[in-house]
Amino acid sequence: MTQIQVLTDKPALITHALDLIVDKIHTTLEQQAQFTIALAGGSTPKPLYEALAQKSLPLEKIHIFWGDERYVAADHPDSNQLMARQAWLDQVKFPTVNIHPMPTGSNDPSVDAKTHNQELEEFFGVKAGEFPTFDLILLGMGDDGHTASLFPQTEALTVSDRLVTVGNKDGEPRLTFTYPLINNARCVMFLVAGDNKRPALRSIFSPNGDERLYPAKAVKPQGELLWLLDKGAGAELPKNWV
Ligand SMILES: O=C1O[C@H](COP(=O)(O)O)[C@@H](O)[C@H](O)[C@H]1O
Repeated sequence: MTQIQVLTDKPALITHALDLIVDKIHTTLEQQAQFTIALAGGSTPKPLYEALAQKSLPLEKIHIFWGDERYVAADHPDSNQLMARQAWLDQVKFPTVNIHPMPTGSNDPSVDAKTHNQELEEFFGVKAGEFPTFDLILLGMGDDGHTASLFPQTEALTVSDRLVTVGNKDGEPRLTFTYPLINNARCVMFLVAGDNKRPALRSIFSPNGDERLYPAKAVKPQGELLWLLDKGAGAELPKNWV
């Protein structure tokens, strides 16, 4: 099931995402022992993480992952992990074992991708070649249509035999979830704000849009797909384009 919701502005988008996520955590935990969420990087989700830090949540039952990571040290200003830690995770009493960052310390991104692949398999108890199901994967979208670190016309878009691979942002390596892992999620929630995202969204929701040029278009999870947009991003989307 795909839903697109266009909110008045970015604060409204964040408030709506916050309500949905908190509700999802509580309803999921009525039926299972833990809630698994993969966080997005970029600028859009930061206020969401700050708002999550103000909520009283059953932290011991929530496991935190990242859908992509820049290939930098964990204390580097570009680190997605650092942003989420500063905005949310370090502000509350998350058990350390519930936080599962992508490793970036081996000097070889493909080694770190493999290590994290194995960590995910062990955590979810799946065999090599099987894809676990995240309860929620948060994603952003760049104005070039990339999502996670799946960039236009890069090799990472073709990887289907692993959970984590090496992405390529203008020649710089990043670590990223692969499409089959993202698409196996119970729910994928995009958070997209700003006028600069409009052209890419137009192609993504057009029947003729090319997935190699606009990687976010290939996100089609088995579960729910929610596109939360602010007016700047979503103003021109015709209702019949989904
Ligand atoms: O590079 C990244 O940016 C995208 C989109 O970010 P935004 O700043 O436009 O919100 C994000 O999805 C990705 O995780 C991040 O690494």
